[in-house]
Amino acid sequence: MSDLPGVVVTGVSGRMGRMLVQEIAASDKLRLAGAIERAGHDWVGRDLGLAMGGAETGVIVSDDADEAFAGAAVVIDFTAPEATIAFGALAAARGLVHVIGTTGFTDDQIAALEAASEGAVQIRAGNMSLGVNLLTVLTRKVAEALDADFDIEIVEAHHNRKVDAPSGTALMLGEAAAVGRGVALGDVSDRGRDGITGARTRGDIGFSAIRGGDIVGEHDVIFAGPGERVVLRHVASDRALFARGALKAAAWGLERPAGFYDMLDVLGLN
Ligand SMILES: NC(=O)C1=CN([C@@H]2O[C@H](COP(=O)(O)OP(=O)(O)OC[C@H]3O[C@@H](n4cnc5c(N)ncnc54)[C@H](OP(=O)(O)O)[C@@H]3O)[C@@H](O)[C@H]2O)C=CC1
Ligand SMILES: O=C(O)C1=N[C@H](C(=O)O)C[C@H](O)C1
Repeated sequence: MSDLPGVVVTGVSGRMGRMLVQEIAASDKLRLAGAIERAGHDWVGRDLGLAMGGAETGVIVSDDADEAFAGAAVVIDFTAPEATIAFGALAAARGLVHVIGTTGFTDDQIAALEAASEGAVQIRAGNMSLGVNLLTVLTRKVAEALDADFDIEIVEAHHNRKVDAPSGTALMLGEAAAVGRGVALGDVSDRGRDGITGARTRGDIGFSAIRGGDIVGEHDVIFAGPGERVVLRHVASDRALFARGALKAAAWGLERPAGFYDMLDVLGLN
């Protein structure tokens, strides 16, 4: 076994879980130390490589996160909010690096994660790609430069299996726009119009979500003003992008003290 820092991948059979396994196998900085699925999943107890339809890896898929975390330095977690809260507490108890890609948290769940970040190096972002994180910086700057004569609308598109809306990325972009405007997103957010909605409220930040097919992830930030429009766009065409970002965050986190970080910290964009 190599002496590289060990990573546990949670939700390993998921779209991102599988991507992460492939990217870790190709990494010269990290090694796969464990793979977690929920109790009752038919991969539990099987060799991960064989379960994925490839060669044996020697890593057996487990439903015991605490036991798997005992042999690791890093947890990479793209699962679901309730699962991530539970993994966050376990990661904090063991002082691990917890890279969180999961989206769709409530405010209370975010508060629980923030509490857990006192014991872990917690790196959380609704999008792990360089391009989207750069887009948040550009969005903040454009929102700073344009006044409320420019209506801000965020339009996102994802595959038909996605369960949360607006996407974590859309919320990151909305937050960046609100910071640029000097307002609280919660005060100006307009999520979901239907029926006789009345005219748009000046200063609102609107969100729209498209779900269809196998769209990996697309985000537009539209600044619609009198006689002109500025559109900032990011298109992800390969999920491996997010997995590579998560591995970068993991390696970066190994050198940091416990606390909360985001991808702007990892990428040096803060
Ligand atoms: N930050 C980023 O860059 C990105 C974030 N994401 C986010 O990552 C999350 C996962 O996305 P995706 O991979 O497409 O989703 P999937 O549904 O394909 O995968 C989620 C996996 O987590 C598993 N899981 C859920 N609950 C538990 C649990 N309690 N214990 C163990 N495993 C569990 C699921 O198992 P089961 O099927 O049995 O429920 C499934 O295998 C979403 O929130 C998505 O928005 C996605 C891409 C990029
Ligand atoms: O669920 C997805 O697929 C994605 N989720 C993230 C989000 O909610 O923004 C990131 C990416 O867009 C893909």
